[in-house]
Amino acid sequence: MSATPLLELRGIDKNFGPVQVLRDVAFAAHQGEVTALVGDNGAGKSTLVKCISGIYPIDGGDFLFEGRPVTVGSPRDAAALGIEVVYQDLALCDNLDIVQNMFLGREKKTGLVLDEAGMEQMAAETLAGLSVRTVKSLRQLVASLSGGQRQTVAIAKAVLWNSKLVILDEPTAALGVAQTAQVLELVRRLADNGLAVVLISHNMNDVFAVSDRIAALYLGRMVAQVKTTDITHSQIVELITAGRSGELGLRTENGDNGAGHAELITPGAEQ
Ligand SMILES: Nc1ncnc2c1ncn2[C@@H]1O[C@H](COP(=O)(O)OP(=O)(O)OP(=O)(O)O)[C@@H](O)[C@H]1O
Repeated sequence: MSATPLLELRGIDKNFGPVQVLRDVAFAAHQGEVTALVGDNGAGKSTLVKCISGIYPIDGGDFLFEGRPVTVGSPRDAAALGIEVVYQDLALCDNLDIVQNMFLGREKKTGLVLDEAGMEQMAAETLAGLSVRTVKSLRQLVASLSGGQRQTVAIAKAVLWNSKLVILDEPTAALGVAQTAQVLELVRRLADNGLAVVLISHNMNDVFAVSDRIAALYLGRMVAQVKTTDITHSQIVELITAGRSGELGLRTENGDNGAGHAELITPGAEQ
């Protein structure tokens, strides 16, 4: 793991009019790691992701990418840095095949003509690189795929574009047991291939199965960002539901792993 986080946010504030939705949020995501972003409904996970992906401008704080301060003012800026988000509703087109979906809006052309063979080859290489073998034909319509296969295609689409940071919004929410396992394996493989992965999930089994670190938001504040091995299931549930852990034996990582003050845990931090 490199010492400098790929993404580091410090002191992020986000307001919607008078409503303060994110307050002084620190967050870090490292290459080669899965960082789970957890929090109750309304804690601010989606808002934070929309700030990272350039949909919402931040009102304050620092946004560092590869150790450098950057301004992300639009989804285009985020994409140029290599940030991709895979949303739960997937935004795949049922009436298009896998290759068409993966290249939708960014089609490869030779002159004015679509480079179908080139796109098919790139799609095949991307899926092979992710060890995806469950898809029979790349020319299959997305409508005919299972939920797990759709997730796989959506994730492969995100990594096709030299992405460095992939944010997955509840990728297993609509899946059964076997498909969930497949998608979690794929999430792990993305990180093992060197990407920084942020996994938003309400499912603590998934979080503990696949993440290296857990970042917990509570009412717009980041109340913890710790190594998964340093926290228990019940501690994380307490952080999510009460913003603090009753068992204060949590080992903080503050500053000891190069992540600076993004690695904080402030049980009961109320101002
Ligand atoms: N555009 C907006 N205008 C005003 N308030 C908003 C807006 N978007 C979100 N909020 C508020 O910000 C808070 C955080 O919402 P957000 O959707 O980020 O939470 P979340 O953690 O993603 O929740 P969930 O798990 O339910 O998706 C909520 O109180 C929500 O009502």
